[in-house]
Amino acid sequence: RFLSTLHPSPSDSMASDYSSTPVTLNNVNPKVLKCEYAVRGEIVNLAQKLQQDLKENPGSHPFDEILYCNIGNPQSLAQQPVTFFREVLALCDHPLILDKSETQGLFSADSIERAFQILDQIPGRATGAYSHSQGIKGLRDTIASGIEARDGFPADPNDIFLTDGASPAVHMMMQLLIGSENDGILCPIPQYPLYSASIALHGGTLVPYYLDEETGWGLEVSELENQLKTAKSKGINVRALVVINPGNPTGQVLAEANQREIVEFCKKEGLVLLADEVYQENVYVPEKQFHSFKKVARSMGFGEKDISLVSFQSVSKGFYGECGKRGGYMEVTGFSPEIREQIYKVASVNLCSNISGQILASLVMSPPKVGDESYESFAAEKEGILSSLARRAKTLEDAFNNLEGVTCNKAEGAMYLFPRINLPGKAIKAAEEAKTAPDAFYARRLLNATGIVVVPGSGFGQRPGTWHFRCTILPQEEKIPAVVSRLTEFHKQFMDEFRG
Ligand SMILES: Cc1ncc(COP(=O)(O)O)c(CN[C@@H]2CONC2=O)c1O
Repeated sequence: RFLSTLHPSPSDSMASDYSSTPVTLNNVNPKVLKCEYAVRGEIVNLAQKLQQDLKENPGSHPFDEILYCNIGNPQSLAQQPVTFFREVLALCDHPLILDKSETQGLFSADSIERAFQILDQIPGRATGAYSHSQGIKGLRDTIASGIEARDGFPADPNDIFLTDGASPAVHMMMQLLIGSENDGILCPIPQYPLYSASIALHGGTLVPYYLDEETGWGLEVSELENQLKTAKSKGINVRALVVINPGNPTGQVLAEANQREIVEFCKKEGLVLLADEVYQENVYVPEKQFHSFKKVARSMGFGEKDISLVSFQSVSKGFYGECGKRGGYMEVTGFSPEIREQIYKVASVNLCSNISGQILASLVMSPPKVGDESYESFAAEKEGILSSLARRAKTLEDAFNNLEGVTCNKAEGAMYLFPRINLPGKAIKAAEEAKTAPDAFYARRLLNATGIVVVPGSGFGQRPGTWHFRCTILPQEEKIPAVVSRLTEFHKQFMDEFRG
């Protein structure tokens, strides 16, 4: 019923127009039906409808704009791209600019130099041509050097697969690892629903391990062991462990000692470690630092033959937020040559990732250095964005913790807060009557009252009986006070309505 108000089903006469179409809900791939991705789910669909209402009928809702706090999409909320990155991209995409005399006055010397260097790595300087299926070798050389500089351990360019964002890299690994529903993937709960969606699409089994909200979303190895044992007792062959660090939606940054335990666990149990590190530049608390799992494993003396590790990186996050450019990579280590061939074969089916995304991934991993003309301005842009994100995270964390019945762990990193809301029984009952999950009921009421779009915790998974929602820390800093006041006022009214 609810969905029908969103997508008015064709009128009866129109409905029959589809009855003879070859694809129906009865014969479409059931794995597609099982797949869900709440980050762009029903609440967002409703928000888009309300946005259209506001456009067609200004004043038709008790707010004048929709605030999309559902997706980690910084530049959709006015975050500016990094100047150096865009200068290099522009010059690479239209090399003729490099030959013009006025270019020297419009672009920094190091952007021009970097563009020449990149173009010399592309056969025929043709950014419009297909590249090697793992990506342009020269760019992979640059990325490998960047990984080495970050970790202090060698990285092989031939281990790097440049992809259209981290998402397709995750799908590729699920495609490689999942042969049937007997193949299980250990995933954190709450998790970023790319993982549950990809496992569903590939017909595998998600094996949950619960992060501990009481200890700041701690990842206990005992929980991993228990869940692995339970899965095995059900005949599930667990293939891999997904770790998202810094965490989405939970925002925790793992302690290095905890990471060592996780590496030991994967080695002992023969699991592929899928390390999602797309928020590696998003750490906001001084007591935590990002350590790649590659660095942790190598520092433990574990090399190629000891652990199979896939590290995912993206240009969508950090301080760059270039989501739409679709850039990223996976660094694949610890697989035999014949398996590497299979991974390459899967990558080759898609020919190659887009070249702008490839260039951007190399810039992210090899930014301006001290002494480069762009370094000062680059460092200022980076610091400005990251310090603002840290302030916004703290402001929203405090605001959530000031709400009746709400507790919210600190966002140590990433781009989200995941507050827990203890909903009164009357609200739970009202949600049941509305045939919706309690947290989705709250999120929908919030949207209708304030225009603020959050994602119900149900979309990420949560311990049974607990309710959460995910809110990004991305609205422009000057809008945060309005977000807090609208949210606070709504929450008080909601609790007054359903308290007791
Ligand atoms: C943990 C994690 N991994 C991978 C991705 C995919 O990134 P690409 O853009 O490189 O494919 C995201 C995107 N974050 C989603 C998108 O916005 N909000 C989110 O939760 C993510 O949060």
